[in-house]
Amino acid sequence: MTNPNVVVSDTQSAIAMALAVAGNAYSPPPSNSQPNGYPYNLALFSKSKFPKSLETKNIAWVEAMRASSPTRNSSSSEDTEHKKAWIMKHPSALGVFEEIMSAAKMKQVVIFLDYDGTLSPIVENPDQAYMAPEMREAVKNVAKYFPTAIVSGRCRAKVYNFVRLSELYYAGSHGMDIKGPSARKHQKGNQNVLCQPAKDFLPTMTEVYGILLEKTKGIPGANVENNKFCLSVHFRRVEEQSWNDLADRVKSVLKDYPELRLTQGRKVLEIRPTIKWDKGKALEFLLESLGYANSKDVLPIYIGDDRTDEDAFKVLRKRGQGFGILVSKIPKETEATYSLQEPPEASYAISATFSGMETIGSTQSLASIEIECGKKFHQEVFESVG
Ligand SMILES: O=P(O)(O)OC[C@H]1O[C@H](O[C@H]2O[C@H](CO)[C@@H](O)[C@H](O)[C@H]2O)[C@H](O)[C@@H](O)[C@@H]1O
Repeated sequence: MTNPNVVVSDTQSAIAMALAVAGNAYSPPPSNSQPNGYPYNLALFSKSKFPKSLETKNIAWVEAMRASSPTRNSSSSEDTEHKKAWIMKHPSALGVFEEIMSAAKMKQVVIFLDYDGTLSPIVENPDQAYMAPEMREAVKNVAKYFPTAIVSGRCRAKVYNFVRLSELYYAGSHGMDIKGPSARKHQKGNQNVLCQPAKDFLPTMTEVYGILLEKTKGIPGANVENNKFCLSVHFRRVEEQSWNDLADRVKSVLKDYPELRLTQGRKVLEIRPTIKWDKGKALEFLLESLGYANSKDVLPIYIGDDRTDEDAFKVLRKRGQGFGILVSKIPKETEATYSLQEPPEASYAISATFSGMETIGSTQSLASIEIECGKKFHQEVFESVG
């Protein structure tokens, strides 16, 4: 279904164009936001504020849908050269591992991991995106040393069911549902919830989920996933000739919900609240919760594969701290510093970080003290919350 000859730079502009017409260009007035971008008052939105540009040509949408998860490399010499140049700009994290480890000395490393396409391979059925046992082991080990967070578009409960490590932080719904580790403390109910900036949107999301199920049921292969604060309409298994129709149906639903916006992931249309909150904000929130808001002694490492991870890469660039690592087999426009080709490489890199730290810990006494302090601090912060 995917056109293997699609040119990457065209792909990126198609996505950018489609996102622009879809409402990404629309942001609520900053004066209405609460501190930290916390929930907007739903009453502030009216139909008249809905971007007219949403009616813009569907061609851009279908192009973007086609390009949203290109899987094959072209072997033309031009593309090979392009790939070489891209790798020079975003070297493999495995190739520069020593550099990363040396930057980590005397710093508190904090690990952020996307789920789909990073910890698990991209598969046809979203319910079967399992993590390899080696990956789980690698994540479990790295979390013994460093605060480790999973930052995913999926709802928190679902991503937790795949990962099943209670010692981690989880930021589900693209960072709109953050919770600290439950392993260290027994708590009832949802006392542990640290941050749900889109909480007020929950009834709307539930309502729209029902409408989308109804609207898309005539399209074979379409699958609507309820990710709590975000709804995912998958088209990986929809015939390409029906993509236009699917996009139209989704957009027609959104016309009645100006407080929601439409974005795209890998063969998925995503509907989410129009609040200024994304994976980058989630990263900042977690660093702040850990006591590293303005610290020079922290080294965040974020590994992700998707457009939504770019928000986190951007935050790291802006902070001038840590490393963004993009998991991708093909060159993509990215704010990440380094790259990895696919999830098994990410697993290897995570294991190497953990082993590297064991070595640093045994040879650099100050570094190991620093790591211990960080570990203790991150336990204390989350034990004191709730
Ligand atoms: O932020 P992430 O953890 O990467 O989640 C993004 C979306 O991932 C899932 O969809 C993607 O992976 C599926 C399984 O491999 C694949 O079938 C689908 O085409 C991809 O878009 C998940 O199902 C979505 O809800 C997430 O938003």
